[in-house]
Amino acid sequence: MNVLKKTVNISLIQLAGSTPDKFANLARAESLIAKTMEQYPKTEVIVLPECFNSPYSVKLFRKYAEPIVLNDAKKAPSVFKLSQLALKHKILLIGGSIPEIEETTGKVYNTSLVFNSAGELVGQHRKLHLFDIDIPNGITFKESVTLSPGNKITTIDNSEQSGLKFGLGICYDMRFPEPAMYSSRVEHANCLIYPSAFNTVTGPLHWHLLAKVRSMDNQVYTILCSPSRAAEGLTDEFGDPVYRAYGHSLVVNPKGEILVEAGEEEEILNCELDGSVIDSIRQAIPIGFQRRFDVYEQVKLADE
Ligand SMILES: NC(=O)CC(=O)C(=O)O
Repeated sequence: MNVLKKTVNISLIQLAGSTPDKFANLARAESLIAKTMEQYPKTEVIVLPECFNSPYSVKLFRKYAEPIVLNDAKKAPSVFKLSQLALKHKILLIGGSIPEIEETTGKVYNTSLVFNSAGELVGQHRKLHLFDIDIPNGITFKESVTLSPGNKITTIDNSEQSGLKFGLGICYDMRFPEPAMYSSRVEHANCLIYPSAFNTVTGPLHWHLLAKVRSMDNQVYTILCSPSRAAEGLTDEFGDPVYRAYGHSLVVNPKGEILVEAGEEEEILNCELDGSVIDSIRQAIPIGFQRRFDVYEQVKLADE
């Protein structure tokens, strides 16, 4: 079933990598959203990148974290700002992600918040799969040093307003086909959206492949929104190298074709998602009806 019965105009903002000043990062997002609406006034949906308000650093997530409380600019300035901006511009705002602190437990999450055109929080996703990798001579990153994982698959239904029903994941989540398939095939999402921040090692290896394969497997749109690439050689307050995001935000259609793609600098992308493309590819290559769960329903991919 495809609930996308019209076209949706969507913009992705490949924001400059976050500075140590949270309020400057929020102001930057605000001004780029205003610029997007000037340049592309038909925009109905805007997507921001992963950790757009904070440096992407395990040593810093807790310092930048805020609770998810509404209408409290002091306690939760990013939450407040995202809600205001969605309302002001009358858009569905997929607010990248921010470090979240759960006040009752003290746990920190990497969380994406979604606000509708009335400024209401209509969904949130805590990064389900933490980015813990160790590539010799490449990159070592262990989000689990500071972050706790979420524990649910998120599908958000905004089909009444924008036409979008989308599976929401954050960055490393895109490497796992199961939640994408659940959102697309069980919950009938027409789009998969991943605020992300791959890097200069894993980006060239897997970024485009993953976007295409998620689209192809599920015959839906896939949207990856990254920060722009930080300059080489920058260090943070601990003297650690600043994380260098890959950039290359993009939109892939349900056939697996890239519709728009950014470079490495700060950039705004805009395109239309067309529901009829989902119908036509599903008719032409009907894998949705050809699955052999009778043969492979028992298959469980064991963890190594
Ligand atoms: N930053 C991430 O969560 C994921 C990533 O960079 C990768 O999977 O590669």
